[in-house]
Amino acid sequence: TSYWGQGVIPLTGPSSWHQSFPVAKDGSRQSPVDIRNEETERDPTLQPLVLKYDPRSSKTIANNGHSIQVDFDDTTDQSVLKGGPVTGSYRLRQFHFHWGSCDGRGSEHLVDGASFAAELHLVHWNSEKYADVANAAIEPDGLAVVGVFLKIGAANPALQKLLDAFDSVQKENTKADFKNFDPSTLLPPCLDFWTYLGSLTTPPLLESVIWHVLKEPITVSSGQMEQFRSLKFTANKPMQDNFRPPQPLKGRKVRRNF
Ligand SMILES: NS(=O)(=O)c1ccc(S(=O)(=O)NCc2cccs2)s1
Ligand SMILES: [Zn+2]
Repeated sequence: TSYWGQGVIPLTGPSSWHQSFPVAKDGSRQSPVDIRNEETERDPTLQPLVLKYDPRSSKTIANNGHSIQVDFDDTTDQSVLKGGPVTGSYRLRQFHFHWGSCDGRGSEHLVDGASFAAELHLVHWNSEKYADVANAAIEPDGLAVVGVFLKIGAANPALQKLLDAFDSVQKENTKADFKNFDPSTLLPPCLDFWTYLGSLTTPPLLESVIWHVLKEPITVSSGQMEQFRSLKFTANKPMQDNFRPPQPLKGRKVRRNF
């Protein structure tokens, strides 16, 4: 299935997802959202975010037809998220990106209405309470996703290591080995975050994600963004604009730890 309107069926973009996934419209905690910083609440009880990643757990890089994704061995607690709003430990499963057809758009979350060129999502699941990601993904506290904004600026050497692997995954549904990659090289020095209860931003849009959106972006150059757009969606279309627009807060409070 091509989620992003690149398929032959005319109506497959985010605006038609509600036909197969009613939660897209009826849900109470859909993602992404526009983070209006003035309306967020500073919560001094939030613990610091602790991300402990082991490069030995990285496995493969894949073009899954709607994003580029690096998968991790999540059979043990090698790479985990702790702290922030969550109790317990969430195991890193994968990371992937969302980006635009031009540098002026591409992120899923917005900050005071502003988009970034891209957004990195590091997906973790609650390995203390659930057996695997599929079981966790249907629970309100099952997933913890860290969102990192990519802002146009200097070329990012850590990102370049990833981009250099893109040649082997240009086509949809291709996969290649991607060992010894340390995802902490993609994090900004400061882990200040906004947090709120939300959902997956792609079908099945499950309302099982505790979101942690980092305040500080990492940089990406325009040339590096072009390399993301050299990847292919289904039907050989350039992979781009694979972001969902912001969804209503429906009374939710976004907290910050800074
Ligand atoms: N853009 S995002 O970070 O909100 C994601 C969308 C989908 C994600 S997943 O690959 O982890 N699937 C989750 C599932 C596993 C099993 C059934 S659903 S993460
Ligand atoms: Zn995502």
